Amino acid sequence: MITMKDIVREGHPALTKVSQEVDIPLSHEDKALLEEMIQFLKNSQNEEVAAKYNLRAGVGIAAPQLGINKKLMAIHFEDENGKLYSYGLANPKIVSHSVGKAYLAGGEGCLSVDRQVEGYVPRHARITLKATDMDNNPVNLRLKGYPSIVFQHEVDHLNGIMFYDHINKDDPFEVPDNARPIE
Ligand SMILES: Cc1nc(NNC(=O)[C@H](CC2CCCC2)CN(O)CO)c(F)c(N2CCN3CCOC[C@@H]3C2)n1
Ligand code: NI
Repeated sequence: MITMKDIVREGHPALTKVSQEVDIPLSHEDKALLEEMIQFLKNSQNEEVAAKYNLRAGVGIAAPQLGINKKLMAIHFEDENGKLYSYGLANPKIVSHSVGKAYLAGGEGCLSVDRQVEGYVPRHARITLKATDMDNNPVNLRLKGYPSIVFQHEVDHLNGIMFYDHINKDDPFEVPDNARPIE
């Protein structure tokens, strides 16, 4: 099972590399990795398991965080309406996005960053994302709000971008015009 010791931390070169696309259909190895990544997220959201294995809670994880520079990412969370987002995705691509921006009012963190980094992380408010899922089916997702932010955080990892790269250095809490806070 994946635990925190498997997650590389900032300074590790895998986190700032652009990862490679994977072959479709997925190899058994890549599919198994996506399954393990989803299981990690479920474990991290389960109080008993997270306490037992000392897991930090996560709603998404990307393969570079495991030192693997492949375009593989996993997402597992329920939105405020209880809609479940649970995906193991290969070769995700943001094919279109809104002009408008959005940001998490509480800022962002990262399982690969062992420190608090203050500030708003401006992202696209709405995205259309294309990818291939674990069963080799094409996925076409239109996302807004909290889900849109989570998916963008993970896609960034596949391009070697960390959340703090988006924070305004001079004024971390500067709100870009036409940006909307997500509580
Ligand atoms: C927002 C949030 N970020 C948590 N952690 N950080 C992460 O997931 C990083 C990715 C997120 C950081 C900002 C956007 C994406 C991991 N990353 O670095 C991957 O690249 C959470 F854990 C969390 N939730 C809310 C839902 N809750 C359900 C019940 O279980 C606890 C869980 C806690 N919300
Ligand atoms: Ni992260």
